[in-house]
Amino acid sequence: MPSPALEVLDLVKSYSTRRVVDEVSFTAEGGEITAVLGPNGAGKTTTIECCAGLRSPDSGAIRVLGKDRLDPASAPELRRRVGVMVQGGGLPQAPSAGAVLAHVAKLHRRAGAERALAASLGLTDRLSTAVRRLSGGERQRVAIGCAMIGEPDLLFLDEPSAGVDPHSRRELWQLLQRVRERGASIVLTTHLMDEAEQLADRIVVINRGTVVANGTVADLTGGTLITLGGQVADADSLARAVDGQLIDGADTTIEVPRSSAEVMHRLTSELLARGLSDLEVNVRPRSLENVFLALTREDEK
Ligand SMILES: Nc1ncnc2c1ncn2[C@@H]1O[C@H](COP(=O)(O)OP(=O)(O)OP(=O)(O)O)[C@@H](O)[C@H]1O
Repeated sequence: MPSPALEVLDLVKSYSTRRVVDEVSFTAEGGEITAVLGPNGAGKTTTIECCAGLRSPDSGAIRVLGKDRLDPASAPELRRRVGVMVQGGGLPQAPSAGAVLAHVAKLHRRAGAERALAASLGLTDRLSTAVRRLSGGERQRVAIGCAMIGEPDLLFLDEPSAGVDPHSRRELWQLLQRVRERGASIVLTTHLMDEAEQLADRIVVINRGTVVANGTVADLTGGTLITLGGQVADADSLARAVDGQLIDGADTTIEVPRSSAEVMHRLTSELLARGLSDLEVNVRPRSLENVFLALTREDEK
């Protein structure tokens, strides 16, 4: 088992008196893609920027590639081994995309590497265009290229898919999977549940500055949703009859750990006994989006 790429312990960060990261702890394993999810303002960027060395936390410990991030002596090695893409890209606007990539390649002693990388990012014919004239998605891909060009062992990407169209996003996912295949680790933030489901080995959900869930997609999404195609009187007792839980919402939806034949038999027996033989019964796995919405519901604030 490779050692962790990132270990965050009791991280705290406040802006003035407002604590926006409140004792966050999680681990990103080596060779894995870890997705950090959370609503707007949850504290994801602040957490990532502390881990990437762009912000100083108030307290807590951060180990990056086995090194103490907060020890200035770690900085030179981590600068070489860690790639960072900040939210929005953080690129200079006047130079061409090619000049920006070439400059960063030279800083990493990889002069010339920008051409192959630009091709894998679908940017070959945009290299002579000034960054400010690129489309939002193209700029985003240049920023990702800058973070990747040094072949880092750990890559922090803050919303890499923001503004990227669905075709380019799929190419980006393939590229990130190739980065993982060569043994590097990636920690990314995203608002796209399909991105997290497709890419991430592990998911950390942050809400209001604290970690509210942490695990693989399968760990988080275990469970089945049974939705009934109409209102049912005393739905609570129906849910209890199948050892399930009623989920709030417009539909009558019950969550059960497994939709085994036995559970389905109990459910349909109950419905038939209630004279609801015509009722439609829809069974589907719990999606990451279901889990995310339940974990970050406004009324729980
Ligand atoms: N430099 C700053 N000064 C003051 N407040 C800040 C600063 N940076 C962030 N904040 C506040 O801290 C909170 C957390 O912000 P952060 O950017 O970490 O959230 P986020 O989860 O990345 O959100 P989003 O998904 O919208 O990017 C927000 O309420 C934000 O307004």
